[in-house]
Amino acid sequence: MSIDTEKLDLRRRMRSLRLIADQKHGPEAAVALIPLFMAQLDALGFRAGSVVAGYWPIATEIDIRPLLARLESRGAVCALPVVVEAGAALQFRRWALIEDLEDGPHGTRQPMAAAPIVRPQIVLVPLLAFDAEGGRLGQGGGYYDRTLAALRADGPVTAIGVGYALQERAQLPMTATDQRLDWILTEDAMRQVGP
Ligand SMILES: Nc1nc2c(c(=O)[nH]1)N(C=O)[C@@H](CNc1ccc(C(=O)N[C@@H](CCC(=O)O)C(=O)O)cc1)CN2
Ligand SMILES: Nc1ncnc2c1ncn2[C@@H]1O[C@H](COP(=O)(O)OP(=O)(O)OP(=O)(O)O)[C@@H](O)[C@H]1O
Repeated sequence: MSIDTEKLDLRRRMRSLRLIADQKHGPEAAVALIPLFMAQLDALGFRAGSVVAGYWPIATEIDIRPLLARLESRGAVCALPVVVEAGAALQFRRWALIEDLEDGPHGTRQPMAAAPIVRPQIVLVPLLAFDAEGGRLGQGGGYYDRTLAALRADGPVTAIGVGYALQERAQLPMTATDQRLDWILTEDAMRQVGP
């Protein structure tokens, strides 16, 4: 099987698996993320004014909005990704949780065009699957790979993959452009990962 076919097949199976976790304990898992993340604020170098990029969950992605709300109350500047064009890196625009959003592609919601562009120090990355070495399988657009590559070329950034514990795989197929995650956050634990 080619690596692309392998990823395609794994995406399909991971979508069904993620649905099970989401239906079983989606809301509890969303809340469980909060203390696990807050315990690592110092290790992450977080301070009031730090820019944290989240995502607006689509389909059965784990819901990080309760975590973003807590971080905002601690002084974080929150941001959400904006798809500029297919094949390009994502942009991040500032988003206070009380502010309106507009529809983006693939069922995403994104900050209004007037919201300022910001550079996040911490990026919460959505995923279909992850492994213990920071490998990640996303939706297949390559958006986060291009985005993390661009951010890393420009200075320090911490990429935290967020998902349900059952989204962990033994070893994901990786290609040259795949960007690794620095941390993994699930409803069970938050841990540093790497090759
Ligand atoms: N919540 C969220 N926001 C995000 C992403 C993401 O993965 N999740 N993206 C990451 O790149 C970017 C948007 N790109 C995307 C590219 C493809 C699909 C996609 O194929 N979605 C499926 C339905 C989702 C599912 O069933 O899991 C589809 O449209 O068929 C989604 C988003 C930026 N914002
Ligand atoms: N830095 C990059 N520059 C150019 N193309 C890239 C880069 N990173 C990834 N790509 C391309 O994007 C496509 C999709 O990559 P991949 O299958 O790894 O997506 P993904 O990480 O699962 O998706 P996403 O990040 O959007 O959730 C591939 O064809 C890959 O070659």
